[in-house]
Amino acid sequence: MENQDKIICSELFQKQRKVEVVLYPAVLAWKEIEKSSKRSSGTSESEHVQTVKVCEIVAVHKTEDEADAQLRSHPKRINQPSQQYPHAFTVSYVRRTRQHLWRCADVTFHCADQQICEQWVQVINEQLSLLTNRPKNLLVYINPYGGKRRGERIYEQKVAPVFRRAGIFTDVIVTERANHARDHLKMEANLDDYDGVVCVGGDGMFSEILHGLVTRIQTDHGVDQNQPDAELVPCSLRIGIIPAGSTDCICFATQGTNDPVTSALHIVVGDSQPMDVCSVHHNGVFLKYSVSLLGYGFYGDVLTDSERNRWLGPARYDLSGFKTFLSHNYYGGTVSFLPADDNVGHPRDKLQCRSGCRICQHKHSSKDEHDEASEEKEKPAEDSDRGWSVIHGKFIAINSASMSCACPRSPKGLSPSAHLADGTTDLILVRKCSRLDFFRHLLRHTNNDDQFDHWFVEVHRVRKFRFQPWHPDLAPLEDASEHPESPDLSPISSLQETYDDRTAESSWNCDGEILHHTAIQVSVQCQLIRLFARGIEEQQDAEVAV
Ligand SMILES: Nc1ncnc2c1ncn2[C@@H]1O[C@H](COP(=O)(O)OP(=O)(O)OP(=O)(O)O)[C@@H](O)[C@H]1O
Ligand SMILES: CCCCCCCCCCCCC/C=C/[C@@H](O)[C@H](CO)NC(C)=O
Ligand SMILES: [Ca+2]
Repeated sequence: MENQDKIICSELFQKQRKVEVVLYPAVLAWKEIEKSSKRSSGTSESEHVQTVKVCEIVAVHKTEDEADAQLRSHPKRINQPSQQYPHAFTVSYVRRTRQHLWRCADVTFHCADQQICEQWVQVINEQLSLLTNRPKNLLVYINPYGGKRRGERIYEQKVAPVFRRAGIFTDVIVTERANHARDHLKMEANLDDYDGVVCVGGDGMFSEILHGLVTRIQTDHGVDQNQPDAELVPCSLRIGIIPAGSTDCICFATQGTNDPVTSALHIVVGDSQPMDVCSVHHNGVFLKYSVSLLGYGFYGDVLTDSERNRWLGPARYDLSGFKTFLSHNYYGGTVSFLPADDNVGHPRDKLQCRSGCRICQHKHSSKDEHDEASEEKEKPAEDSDRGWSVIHGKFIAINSASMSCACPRSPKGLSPSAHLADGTTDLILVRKCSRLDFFRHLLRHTNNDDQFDHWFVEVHRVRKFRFQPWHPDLAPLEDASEHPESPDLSPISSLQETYDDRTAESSWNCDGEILHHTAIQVSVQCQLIRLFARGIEEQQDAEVAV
């Protein structure tokens, strides 16, 4: 960067070393100025330049208290360099550590002149005020009962201090019952007072916030959510997720970690990540929205069983997962789907959705394609099925993953290449197979092997799908799609005794909530909401060249 880019430049002290500090429009940089006996000028510049992007500065504060305190406690040290520079200011900024973790780091600069110190604080604050994407007022909902019941503590100890440092004002509501946050957002909250809503809890709590906010916006705009083809109005308020639940899949899949401080910092810097939302209907009646997993069969049964053991906290999913695996149930039904266009890739293409994802950006700019497609609803009934594929079968699991669904249990997720904001969901059909085969499939969620590379698994990227469980009287006697060479190798007859595959129905797990209908119609609403996130960063950002 050239001299003319400099907003302010001073020689200051940092940790007993003399440094040249420069503020450029987008970067704060400092480098040590070493004393050199060889040079007549007495100084030389070391090559090592440290930089912080202005957009990753959390705050700047005058630190006169610290300097004064040092002087008061050690008056004899007046000749030490730092005491010749009694005025100081501290810049708090985002520091990346391992595995997508962000931390708030501080660097303090000392100077001799009070005016210079104040000038630095002022110009940095002026630069920060140009960052208009940063929230100033947030509405925070805390679920005190999510996960290990640490929501309030996590917020007070790890998040509130970061918000305070960044000068963010908050209104905090600790929920008193399930759906408290949803109802407050739907009917009471004055949304004009806020730049965003923060959810402290797990995926279920996020689901409450999502429903409260999306429903409120549709009501305010007179949109009827019961119409499956209604064009929903996107939410202008962003949602921040402070993970304090059991799975925290939505947080993990959008920032690469489920760490409260990292989430707080993504909120402070004003990140924005658009996200798809699936709307779920039953016979023209709106049921729910989903952003992560809609799972019938295995994940529906795991959730149903785990709800009975909520007191176990996150461990309830392990117990129920094990029991459900042993039960080895499968369910008959018909799945119909409308495949996505080719330009959004394929679930097995290994093009993972990352920060600034091209596929998600492309989709955003090609809204016209959707408008054309939505004209389908004008066509006669028989034409409305054009382009749809239909699959009948017995399934151990039917999963629709609108994002990767990565979480600590499965770091690559249910569909590793699913995209956050491409207007599609990955429909994964796991057909009836042996228990051993299903175990192999599950195991691949935890390692690098391809979980779709099995004869009994198929995966489609779709814009819409429907599911109809088989009516007991109409169910075919045998499923022609079953693999003849792979009989169940390890039947556990005692667990199967009461199981009748002609009448059995599972339930849908909708982002951790149970749906009360099994026949559903699902439609992806492209980029309906935005999070305070940026997607998973590819790698640590290289230092900015100055
Ligand atoms: N004050 C409250 N009392 C009881 N239940 C609540 C309260 N506030 C919210 N809930 C409900 O608690 C349920 C679970 O919350 P949450 O998602 O935070 O944790 P979790 O289920 O442990 O985590 P995950 O969803 O990530 O598996 C949600 O469905 C939410 O509606
Ligand atoms: C033999 C080892 C098998 C391990 C199998 C691990 C597979 C884990 C996949 C987890 C995907 C979770 C998707 C997210 C679902 C959430 O919406 C929901 C609510 O938090 N959580 C669950 C567990 O249903
Ligand atoms: Ca998607």
